[in-house]
Amino acid sequence: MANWRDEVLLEGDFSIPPKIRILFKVTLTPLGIFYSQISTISSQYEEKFVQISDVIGCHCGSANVSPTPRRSDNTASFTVYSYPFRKKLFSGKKTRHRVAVTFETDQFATFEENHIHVLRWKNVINCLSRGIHINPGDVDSCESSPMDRFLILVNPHSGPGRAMQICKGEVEPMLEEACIPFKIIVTEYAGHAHDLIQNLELAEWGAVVIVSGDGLVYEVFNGLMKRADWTTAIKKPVGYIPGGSGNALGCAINYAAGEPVLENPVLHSTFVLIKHRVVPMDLVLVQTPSQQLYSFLSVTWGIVADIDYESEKYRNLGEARFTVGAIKRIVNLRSYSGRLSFLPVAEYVPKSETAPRRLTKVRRFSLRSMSNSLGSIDSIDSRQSRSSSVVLTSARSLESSPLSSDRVHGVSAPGYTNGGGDVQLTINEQSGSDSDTLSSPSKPAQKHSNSVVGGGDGAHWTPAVPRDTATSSPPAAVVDVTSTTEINSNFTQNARTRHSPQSSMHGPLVNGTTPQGGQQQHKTTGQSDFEEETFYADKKDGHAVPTPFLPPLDEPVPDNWVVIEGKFVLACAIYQTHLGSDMLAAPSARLSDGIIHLMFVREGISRNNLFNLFLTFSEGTHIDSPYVEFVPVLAFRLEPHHNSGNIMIDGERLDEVMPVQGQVLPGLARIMAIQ
Ligand SMILES: Nc1ncnc2c1ncn2[C@@H]1O[C@H](COP(=O)(O)OP(=O)(O)OP(=O)(O)O)[C@@H](O)[C@H]1O
Repeated sequence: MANWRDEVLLEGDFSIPPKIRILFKVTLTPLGIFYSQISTISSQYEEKFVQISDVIGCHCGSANVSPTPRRSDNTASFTVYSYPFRKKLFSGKKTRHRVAVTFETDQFATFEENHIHVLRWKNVINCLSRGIHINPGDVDSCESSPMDRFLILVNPHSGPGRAMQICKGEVEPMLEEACIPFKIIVTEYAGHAHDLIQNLELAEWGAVVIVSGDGLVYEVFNGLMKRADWTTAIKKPVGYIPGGSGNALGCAINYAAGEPVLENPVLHSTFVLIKHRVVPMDLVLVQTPSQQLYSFLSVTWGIVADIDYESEKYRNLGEARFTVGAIKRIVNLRSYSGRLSFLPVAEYVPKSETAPRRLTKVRRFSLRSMSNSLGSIDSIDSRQSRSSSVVLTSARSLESSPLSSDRVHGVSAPGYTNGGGDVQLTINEQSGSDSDTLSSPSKPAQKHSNSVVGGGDGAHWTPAVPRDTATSSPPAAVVDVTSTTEINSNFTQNARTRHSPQSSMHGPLVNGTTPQGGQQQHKTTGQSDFEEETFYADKKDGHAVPTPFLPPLDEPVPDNWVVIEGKFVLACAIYQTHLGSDMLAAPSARLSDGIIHLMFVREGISRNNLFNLFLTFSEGTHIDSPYVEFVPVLAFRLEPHHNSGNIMIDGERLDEVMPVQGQVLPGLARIMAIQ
């Protein structure tokens, strides 16, 4: 029997074809549909259960299109479509499979009366399956409103060329079961989705859904960001069904939802698409000397980029192309010299350093709309000649480090070990807001942490500004609490209040202007073991996206960045968990953690160790390897010394190897996902 602690919404007797002479007692609660055969003798029948969280939709049968056989001509029916997990017989792996159960009744004299009866069930089930809470008193008034139309973009040439087949054969039938209207547009040329999105009447569509590889996702996000109304356009929910060869975003979405990544990815992605919530997702603004673009996945250099690009010719192998490419590249192992610079979230602890460190600093970045901004920001902004404003809040926490996992809005995220010590970084997620935050304790603050680590190796790339000039340049958007006096000349009236006595957790504000024209607001508090710095930037339609962390590419990075000079086997800036279905590259990444997960391997790893490292990518245990450095950062810069190899942005190759830098835009985009 149903758990009577659940609210009973509807109850009735139905038959379940093909056993049309047997009656079942059916009970609907917010949890699901419980049904068991009505016993005419004393024997007990097993109760069956359709869980609402597995249900994607419910349809009523019409008079002519009811299942056969039917109990009578007056019979009306409803069919529930659900996708529960089932263990595979041999592998034991759990995957979803389709179950359609039809309930029919002829308890009333006419078909019309029976139809009205089943319509009630259909409406309540559809509302529940869409996450709408229904009280017993609402059952009669409950009506499932029509869903907004999805615009589905299909790239017929992605991956092995099966995207259209996938869309027609697997996605369409499930959308129809879920009563979701849609229109399919097949892209006709590279760049078509980008052009289309730039001019699309977005209000006509509930969501833009991509059936393709990661290339079309890149086109859609960049198309949205090129619009004059980009702050609203980028909030259009974007859904994704894997149709290419990489499909990293699909893996990340399914992984975040707790759905299988490898098994039947199209079915699981379509299930997530239908049951989705609109979830914020980080983008990264990437700059090269000639362009600025928006990346949702990664910037890769070294062996990971080489494999991605060089395995293009095996694209008809699907995802297996990466395995073939990896073996080839490991045999012909190359390393690349260059300079990797980054603004770490916490203080950078090199992997070679094994001694534990105390954590003292956390940097966070938050983007918000002007309408959500504090009043003070408007006044700050009015003093600015630039379109973007940046506000820094630095608050000392009373907690002592290291921190364990934290919870914000009921979402917990795993800890994160930075370097060789016992340093824990905790990621907080704030779904649905414009601002996404993270926090991490770090080692004691260094006033000038811009350190060149490792030795030069005969660099051929000549930066516009020599290194020694770079190290003496002032900090940009991030200012250590201890070093604020360095930029006092830029401070406004409020700055002078920062030495006021403090009696509460949040101290006085210190507002300032960064060398890039952004602004800083500085809060300090009493005694603590670590401090938090939060940077706010405001986004405005018709204005450029704020880039408070990025100095011009031909200028040195600020003093509080870390600079590593040397030879690398790989360097990847990653913002999603996966770079491919068998590459759990950044296991601790979250869709909107506000972090760029910077991974690099320096020269010196043997082919054997590198091969073993690649084997551990699928489980994400490579992060424990002594060869892999993993650093959470807010911004990075990559300056290759030679023009050889490849730089890939979201799986697309840059025309040539050149300096690249990027900054996280926390939670800027909206993705259809389940968290
Ligand atoms: N009709 C088309 N003809 C040719 N190219 C297209 C067409 N539509 C889209 N493209 C381009 O195809 C490129 C590759 O597409 P996509 O990324 O979807 O597939 P993939 O490369 O197989 O997948 P992945 O990026 O996951 O490896 C994209 O850069 C996209 O711009």
